[in-house]
Amino acid sequence: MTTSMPDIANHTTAQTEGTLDWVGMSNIEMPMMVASKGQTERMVSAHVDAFVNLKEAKAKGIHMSRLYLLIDDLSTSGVLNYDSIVTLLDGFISSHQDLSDQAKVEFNFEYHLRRKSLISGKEGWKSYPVTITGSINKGELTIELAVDVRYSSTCPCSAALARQLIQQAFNDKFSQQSELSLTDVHDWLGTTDGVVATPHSQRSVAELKVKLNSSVNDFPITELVDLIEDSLKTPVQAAVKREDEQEFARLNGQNLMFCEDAARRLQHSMNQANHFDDFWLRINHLESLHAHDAVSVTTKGVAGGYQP
Ligand SMILES: Nc1nc2c(ncn2[C@@H]2O[C@H](COP(=O)(O)OP(=O)(O)OP(=O)(O)O)[C@@H](O)[C@H]2O)c(=O)[nH]1
Repeated sequence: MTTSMPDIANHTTAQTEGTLDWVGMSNIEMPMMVASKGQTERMVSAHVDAFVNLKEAKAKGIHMSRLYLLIDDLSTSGVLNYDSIVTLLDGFISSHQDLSDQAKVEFNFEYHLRRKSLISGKEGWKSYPVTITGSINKGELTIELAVDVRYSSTCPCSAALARQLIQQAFNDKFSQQSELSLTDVHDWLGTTDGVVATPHSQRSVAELKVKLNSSVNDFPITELVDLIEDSLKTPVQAAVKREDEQEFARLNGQNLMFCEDAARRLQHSMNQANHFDDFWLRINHLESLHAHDAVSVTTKGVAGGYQP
């Protein structure tokens, strides 16, 4: 004879009645096969959040195991893409008939891409934090893709101030000489006295989020990474030989930017691309001059869309 187990969620009522906006699980660790446009399907180690609302004020609680098992099924037998997220969200709601009519899910993982060195022809792995979210909220489906890209930014103000010091040092060194020797100047420029000051630069992070639609089933992760790196020009590097480091120094010098410059560059590229229903971006310059960060935020500006 089997003993039936108590089923609190089904057979008891709430101690205190009330509806809840979101109930679920956070930080579920699961491998996921990810479909990313232009890449072979790849297993990632994901952290998943899964939620439904609780619209029945008297119900004790939701059925967490049902959400978990639906995600587990996707992990073991499915592929994470636009359609499978829609199916998952539908499953969250249909498994909670009478309890829920809203659902959301979030997948966080690191996605690795091979990136080429600037000059040397080498290549190496770079890891990009990716967040994919899906929700059905008041009947409206939203699927979003967000990616962070790290890059280097050199301060244009600091560069101008450094140039002024270099000019002053040049005057101090050569203004008394009646004739200037090209070789002397060339050699002097190659010393630390010749470049008496260097502008500060910083590790920076561009966060970009886009709203997807059903025309794109595989996530455009590589496209977004390429777009950000091509716009900003100074992404952090993987494999670096000296010739790559020198080119990185040149690119930094030729792409001086405040956080406003970086945001406008990316905004411009996203407006040119123009095939995302909406975008939101935040630029973070993790200042080396200050202990705080310089930040700028903007969106596509769609009515009723992302708010800054
Ligand atoms: N709702 C809810 N469940 C919780 C919580 N913390 C742990 N659980 C447990 O999650 C487990 C799964 O709940 P259910 O999905 O209702 O499990 P079940 O009754 O075996 O599954 P069904 O037969 O599909 O309803 C239960 O053992 C709960 O005790 C919580 O804060 N809220």
